[in-house]
Amino acid sequence: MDMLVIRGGQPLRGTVRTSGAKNAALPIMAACLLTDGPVRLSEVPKLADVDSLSQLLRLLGVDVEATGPQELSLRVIDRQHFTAPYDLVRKMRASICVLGPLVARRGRAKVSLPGGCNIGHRPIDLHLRGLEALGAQIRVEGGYVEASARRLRGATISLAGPCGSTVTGTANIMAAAVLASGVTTITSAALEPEIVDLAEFLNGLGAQITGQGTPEIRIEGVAALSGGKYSVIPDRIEAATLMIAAIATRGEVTITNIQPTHLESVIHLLREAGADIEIEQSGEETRVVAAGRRMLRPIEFSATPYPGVPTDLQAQLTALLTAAAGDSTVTDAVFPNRFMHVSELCRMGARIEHRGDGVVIRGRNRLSGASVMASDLRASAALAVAALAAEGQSVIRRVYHLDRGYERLDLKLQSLGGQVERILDSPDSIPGSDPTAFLKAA
Ligand SMILES: CC(=O)N[C@H]1[C@@H](OP(=O)(O)OP(=O)(O)OC[C@H]2O[C@@H](n3ccc(=O)[nH]c3=O)[C@H](O)[C@@H]2O)O[C@H](CO)[C@@H](O)[C@@H]1O
Ligand SMILES: C=C(OP(=O)(O)O)C(=O)O
Repeated sequence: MDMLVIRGGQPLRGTVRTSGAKNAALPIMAACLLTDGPVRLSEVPKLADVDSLSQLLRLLGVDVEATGPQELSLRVIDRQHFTAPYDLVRKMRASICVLGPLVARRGRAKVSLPGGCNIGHRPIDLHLRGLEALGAQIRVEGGYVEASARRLRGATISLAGPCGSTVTGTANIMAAAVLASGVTTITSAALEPEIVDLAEFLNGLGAQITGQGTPEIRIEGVAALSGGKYSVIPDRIEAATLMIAAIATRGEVTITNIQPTHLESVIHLLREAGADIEIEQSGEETRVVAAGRRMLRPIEFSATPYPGVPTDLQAQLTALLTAAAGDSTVTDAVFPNRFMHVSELCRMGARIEHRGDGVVIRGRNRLSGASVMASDLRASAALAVAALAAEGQSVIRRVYHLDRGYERLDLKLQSLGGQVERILDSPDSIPGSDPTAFLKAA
């Protein structure tokens, strides 16, 4: 198990390119089950989650091949299988996205209840209700969802949940409805750019989807989809994490392959806190320059569904605000208990208190390096941000969480001058932390 050793205090400087979006690439890969035609995807990030989903798709009869550094070619070669086993599905949430396409195309699916980040209660009731409305028979038994249908039929489906819509639920129902007979209308659909990307991808294969990016998506069912080519959108969460790291270290970083319109609420929030964010256009290329030139102002925010500040950035922003000139307040309306990073940030000297539904971050604090443990994907990114800004050395364990969703963040940070080293999880290999060093020195 790898770990990161980070020596903080070095302002990040330079230019870095964002990879393709994990949360767009994964449902798009799953949707390839809907067609027999070959699909070629570019800007697919190299991530543990992409590997896990590739393995799952292979089990389901898809030939998945890397055709370039960020390119995958996918083609269904065997349509007999319909089981997504626990061992693969437990590793990531997005594996539930095979459920809709399997029932729609193969008439049958048996999918283990999904895993993913441990960030609070993550039911899939809305996915199941949506598929039932499309005519699927559903039962949940022994930790598996079993679904069957001769042919799905269009329906009007509300995906309103207690905390807004559901992102992977919208992806699942939209993908399933593409091959249903008649028209499906999804109300209270998720607005996230990753949903728009999935819809654009499916339309490129011949689907008839309109309204993506609005709360009402209309899908006119078609008999079959073709193959095609598609390029995945840039990862807005990775881009913003890099911006936050630049600001936290009082550096200046230019980010390329970025879609600033996907980050409006975040850019607004960072500017409100006093960070300098410039959006530059040079010909076809958009670049964002993020810099931290002064002490940040404290702010108050709540993570909410798109176009709000994403819950997937809440932890990184919490880490950033430990250095603000006063107390900031943070709540998370999407996953109200997503604060596992707080106790680890406190090991680094952060003063964060749970209050009411959220946390209060006591500012004016220079963090100090410490040994910490990543509990989930974005918590590990928050710890990396904190370690880069802290005085001294930090060791972040369990970075396999980070590798699920960031394409070699350690190398990207190194390229910006960050003192980041990836080493194997052995106490002897941590510089300065060999527990027997005193014996060797004697
Ligand atoms: C692979 C992927 O794209 N993951 C993202 C996706 O997760 P994911 O799609 O799992 O998150 P959802 O949008 O489904 O969850 C949003 C809220 O709805 C609730 N809910 C969800 C489904 C359901 O059937 N019933 C229900 O009540 C959840 O408990 C949560 O409170 O969106 C989250 C919210 O932006 C992000 O943090 C994840 O990174
Ligand atoms: C929570 C996340 O991923 P997943 O939904 O796959 O757990 C995330 O990307 O921050």
